[in-house]
Amino acid sequence: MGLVQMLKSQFVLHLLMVYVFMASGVIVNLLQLCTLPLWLVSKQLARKVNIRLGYSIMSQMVALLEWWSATECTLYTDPKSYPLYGKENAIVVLNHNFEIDFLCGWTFCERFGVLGSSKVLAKKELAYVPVIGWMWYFLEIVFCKRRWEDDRKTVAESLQNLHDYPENFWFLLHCEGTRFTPKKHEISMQVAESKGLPKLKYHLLPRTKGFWVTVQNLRGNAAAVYDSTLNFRNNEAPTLLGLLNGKKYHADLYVRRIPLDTIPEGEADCAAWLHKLYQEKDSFQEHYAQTGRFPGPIKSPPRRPWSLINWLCWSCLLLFPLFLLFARLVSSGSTVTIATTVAFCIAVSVGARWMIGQTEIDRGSSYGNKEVSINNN
Ligand SMILES: CC/C=C\C/C=C\C/C=C\C/C=C\C/C=C\C/C=C\CCC(=O)SCCNC(=O)CCNC(=O)[C@H](O)C(C)(C)COP(=O)(O)OP(=O)(O)OC[C@H]1O[C@@H](n2cnc3c(N)ncnc32)[C@H](O)[C@@H]1OP(=O)(O)O
Ligand SMILES: CCCCCCCC/C=C\CCCCCCCC(=O)OC[C@@H](O)COP(=O)(O)O
Repeated sequence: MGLVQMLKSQFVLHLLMVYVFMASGVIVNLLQLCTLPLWLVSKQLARKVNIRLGYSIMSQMVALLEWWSATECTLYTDPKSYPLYGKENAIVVLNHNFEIDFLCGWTFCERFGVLGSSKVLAKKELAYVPVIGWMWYFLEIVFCKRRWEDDRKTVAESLQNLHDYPENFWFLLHCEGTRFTPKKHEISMQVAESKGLPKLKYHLLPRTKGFWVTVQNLRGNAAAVYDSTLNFRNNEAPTLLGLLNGKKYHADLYVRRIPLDTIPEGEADCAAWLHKLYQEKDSFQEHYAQTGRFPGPIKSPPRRPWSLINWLCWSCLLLFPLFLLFARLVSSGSTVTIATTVAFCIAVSVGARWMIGQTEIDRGSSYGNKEVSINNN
């Protein structure tokens, strides 16, 4: 292990990084709260301010991936579609197998200049995650309870609100609805069988209702669906803790641009279209497993310096007073103050560990894990 790698694996450095992320995150959340009156005066200005504030949080995690761990992200895509990325609104359909797939998504958003405005159909539980979930509230993220009876109206309404959104956005949909586990896969393939659908090897059976409602409500607003398939070299299972320890991964993303007006309007036809898409995605993953690459040419956008600059600015701003405080604390010699500070540090690390836990598949939800009564009618 080299010296730099050894440094990157030091817990005390992780603690400092977590401190910068959490402290800057709370400051940004408070600034976002201050924009509430602005929504009444100028909704578009409030949105633009929040896009930049959100960028300031999300890009720190992107910097962790791009600059701290130096993870490489390769894009396989058609060179004719490439110039449109970041220049139009799009619905992104992505497989959900990896603990850091959200972060790879953010990285591509950053490289195409749409990070602050990126959107997702996210499970409601994520709205309560400190910093990220609170930030999402101001970025008009669409939340769902994963109960169609409850979601059909709220999701459609939230999507309609995006019609006058002032900047280009990508709306991410993990149609599988939950992350891949062998048990969830087995159960969803029983559902596939009962519906007479071909089995998938690398994906769960997609839930089609969210996709249909998204396409219907973003017609005339989004130009295309970006069918995106992600995998990692050498069968790696990347983790957020791995990134924090400075581990370098290599992500490969295959993106096909599909014009939105080619997608069927009716619910049943749209669902059949999505099932076919997932069969194709499965064949791309098979190709990857066999050859170690996706089909088509590589056209990768380079990483940009902004995420690193933002991260360094926050670090300078927040670490300097921390060190001053620390020096005063040690010189004061007060046991009570020192004990309070230590307790505070422990609380922050426990909180951060809980947040990191939200990304871990082993701690994932039981959604899609329960045997379903299969009705063939
Ligand atoms: C150039 C570069 C391009 C790309 C770069 C890549 C990405 C960048 C883009 C943007 C980045 C932005 C943000 C990223 C940041 C963070 C994101 C992180 C995570 C958040 C993600 C999540 O939270 S995923 C979970 C929430 N989302 C979803 O669930 C979406 C999918 N789900 C749906 O659409 C659902 O339909 C629903 C949620 C709307 C409703 O849920 P419900 O459970 O009620 O579903 P259904 O009604 O659909 O289910 C019943 C039907 O399903 C059948 N069934 C039953 N059991 C199963 C089973 N085990 N598997 C499959 N199907 C099952 C059942 O038979 C019913 O069938 P019907 O025929 O009646 O439909
Ligand atoms: C710059 C240094 C920063 C270090 C500190 C990092 C601390 C922040 C840690 C985590 C931020 C939380 C991000 C949450 C995003 C999780 C997205 C996700 O993948 O959700 C899972 C959901 O789709 C499906 O859930 P289930 O599979 O059904 O369960």
